[in-house]
Parts: sequence; structure tokens; C-alpha cells
Amino acid sequence: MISVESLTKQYGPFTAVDHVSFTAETGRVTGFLGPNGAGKSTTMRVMVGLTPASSGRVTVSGRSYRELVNPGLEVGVLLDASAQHAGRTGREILTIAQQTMGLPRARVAETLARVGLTEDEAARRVRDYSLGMRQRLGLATALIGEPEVLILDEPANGLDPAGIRWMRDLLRGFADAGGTVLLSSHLLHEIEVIADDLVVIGQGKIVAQGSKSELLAAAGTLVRTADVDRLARALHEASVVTSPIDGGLRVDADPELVGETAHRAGVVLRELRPADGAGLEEMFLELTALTSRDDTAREGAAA
Ligand SMILES: Nc1ncnc2c1ncn2[C@@H]1O[C@H](COP(=O)(O)OP(=O)(O)OP(=O)(O)O)[C@@H](O)[C@H]1O
Repeated sequence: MISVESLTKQYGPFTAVDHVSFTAETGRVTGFLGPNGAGKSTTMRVMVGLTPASSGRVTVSGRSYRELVNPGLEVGVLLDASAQHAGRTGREILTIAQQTMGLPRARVAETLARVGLTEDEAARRVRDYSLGMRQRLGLATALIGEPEVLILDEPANGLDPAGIRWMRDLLRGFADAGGTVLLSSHLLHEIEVIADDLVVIGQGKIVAQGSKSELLAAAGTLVRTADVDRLARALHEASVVTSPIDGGLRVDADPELVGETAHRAGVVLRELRPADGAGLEEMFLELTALTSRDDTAREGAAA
């Protein structure tokens, strides 16, 4: 388990992380989600002792990272897949990790196989790796010590859809075996397929957290019709909250109620479904709208 308690990180007068508290539970994959510059990497850097906290604390399995004697055996970390030595081969990088952690030599080949890097690929220099291959190698370095906790910053970055599915299965298996996984992303779609729980951060502050199913359930229903105004009026009369989307509405009610209301109002529907991913995306955009640099840029352009 990872426990973050009122963590604050200031760079001079700038507060990058502001009283952030959450836990990543054992047996669960926790997604740490937020727009660029929200404070995800800073939080993770504090977790693994690379950056000191201004206040608050983080414990991994009850202890601070700096207290761990051979940290790679307890916490697997992938912070920046591009930071690997470009002139070394994948196998060399993994062999260094194996030796540093005092692991059996056979672990190198086993771990390469686990992350889907072939012997041929492992013999290539990292400078010739694709981004996805670097992520796999970074994940191999995190996994080689067989830790119980994984802390992964943007691990799905550069993976193709099959690669994302592969990672989901790997992390699922890791969590099901009693592990704890915390992974960050600024892309909802990437994390949505992988995570059980979500922690959403914007401008250094937590803006939402909960299980993915709770957050999805809160996302309501998506409905599309040529008669949006009439449907919106009928729903408002039934005291249901709606918000406009392209060609329709997102509605804070279940699909059955929306369908019945539309039927009574004589509105023909083109689409009616639980908002699921789309709703979560909208929620993510709403939650982070105030903090997103694009909005700030738009406001700046409008001024
Ligand atoms: N060493 C530093 N000195 C000053 N400001 C910093 C430093 N490191 C990070 N920041 C600032 O802290 C804020 C949070 O950055 P951080 O890298 O944690 O965001 P992030 O959520 O990981 O973003 P991204 O998705 O773009 O990786 C940013 O505004 C960043 O400029």
C-alpha cells in the first residue's frame, strides 16, 4: 500500500503539490490522472525520495522510501523511460539492475520475456529503441526485483493499443497476486482501461478520487437527438440536471429515466447509453478545466 498524507511541495513561492492525500491500495491498480503540469511527477518523485517534500509524508508499505535498504526489491519504479543510458543495450541495463540488487542472473532473461522484449531486441542499443520498447525495458527494470509495489510515471506513453492491453493484463496480474500499482497519465483513455481506482489531480490539488466504477456511475447517461432543446426542457421539468455535448446531452440520471422522459415528450432519440468512458472523459475535462493550460491560453487569447 502507498499512503500519501497531506503532501505539499513548493518550489520557491510556487506550490506544485498542495496538501495531497490519497492511498493506493494493495491488490488494486490506482490511476493518477491529471493534465500537464498538475503535479503527478512531482508527487511520484517525492514518493521515491528523489525530491524532498516541503511538508506531509509518503509511506510505501508503512515506511518512507529512504528507509528501504534494497529499495528495488520492495518498490519497482519507472519515472522516465527515456532516461535510460542510450549507448547500452537493453540486456546490459537489466543486467546492471540485476547485479545492483544482488539477484540471480537468470532473472534477466525471465524479466525480458515477461515484458515481451525478444533476445534480438535486448541486444540492440537503447538509442535504437522505439518509445514503446523503452517503456517495456523501464517496466522490466521496475519488475526485476519482484517488488510488491510499482510506481510508474506515464508507463503507457508510446504503447500501441495492443501494448496498452498487454500492460493492463500484466498490471492486473501483478495486483491480483497482492501487489500495489500506482500509475500516472495525462490521458484518460490510457488509464481508464488499466486502473481500478482513480485519483484526479489539477493544479497540485486532488479534484476527485474513488473507484473507477463509482466515478463512471456518477457520469450518467449520454443521449443524442435532433431535438436537443425539447429533450433538455422535458428533463429540466423533471428536475434532472443536463449538460450539452456534441449533438446531445449528458444527463445525471439513468438511461431508463431519460428514455421514458423522451418518450413522453415525443422526442426521437438517435443514441441512448450509459456515459461510461465518454462521461468519464467529460468529467475529467470538467474537473480539470479550471486548471488546464489550454483554458488559460484561451482566456488569455480572448482577453
Ligand atoms: N524543479 C522544479 N522547479 C520549479 N518548478 C517545478 C520543478 N519541477 C516541477 N515544477 C513545476 O511543478 C508543476 C508540476 O509539475 P509535474 O512535472 O509534477 O506535473 P505533471 O502532472 O507530472 O505533468 P505532465 O503530465 O506534463 O508530466 C509544474 O508547473 C512544473 O513546472
